[in-house]
Amino acid sequence: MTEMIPPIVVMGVSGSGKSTIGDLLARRLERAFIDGDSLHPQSNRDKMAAGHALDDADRAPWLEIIGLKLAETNHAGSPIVLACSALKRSYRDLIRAHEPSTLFVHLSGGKSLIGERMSARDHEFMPASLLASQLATLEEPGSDERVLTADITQTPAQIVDALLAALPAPTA
Ligand SMILES: Nc1ncnc2c1ncn2[C@@H]1O[C@H](COP(=O)(O)OP(=O)(O)O)[C@@H](O)[C@H]1O
Ligand SMILES: O=C(O)[C@H](O)[C@@H](O)[C@H](O)[C@H](O)COP(=O)(O)O
Repeated sequence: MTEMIPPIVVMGVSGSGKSTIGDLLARRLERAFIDGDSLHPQSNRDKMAAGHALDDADRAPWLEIIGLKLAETNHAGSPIVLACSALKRSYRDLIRAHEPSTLFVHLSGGKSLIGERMSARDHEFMPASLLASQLATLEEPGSDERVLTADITQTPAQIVDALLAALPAPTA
């Protein structure tokens, strides 16, 4: 049986580059890309737009949809790349409960660089003021998790080249 590169979740705080890197990585892998932002219920979008951080209860149904998407596409033989903040280990556990093979790519960087990038972009609902709570909520993936870490000071092309070199090679 052919072993494929697993489903990939590009994770990290808001502004770390999930949409940018996820889209580029998916194109290089010739896979579909889904931005988890598009799966938030309207109530979550409204809450963030009003400057309030989401809590566990707000995120639970969203993570459920994300886990199901990863599992369903993988079982259909078309694993995807998906962008999702996945800030806490319990959130990643919930995703893994649906799709245990999920590989996380953590976009890691400092507050000032991410803050600058957030301030320079337009976002449908996410204000830069929520960066502090995103960083406070982040639980960095442990060495026991299936994860690759990327340094966001590099260009998107450099990041994706390094990720492609580090991905498990498909076997026949
Ligand atoms: N590695 C990078 N180098 C320079 N700019 C980047 C990089 N990654 C993302 N950006 C820019 O930073 C901003 C935030 O990136 P985005 O992909 O929207 O992050 P997220 O989806 O995690 O919120 C965007 O304007 C994007 O173009
Ligand atoms: O769990 C959360 O608090 C949100 O998912 C958050 O982490 C996410 O960042 C927003 O959806 C904004 O979207 P961007 O990550 O694209 O800024």
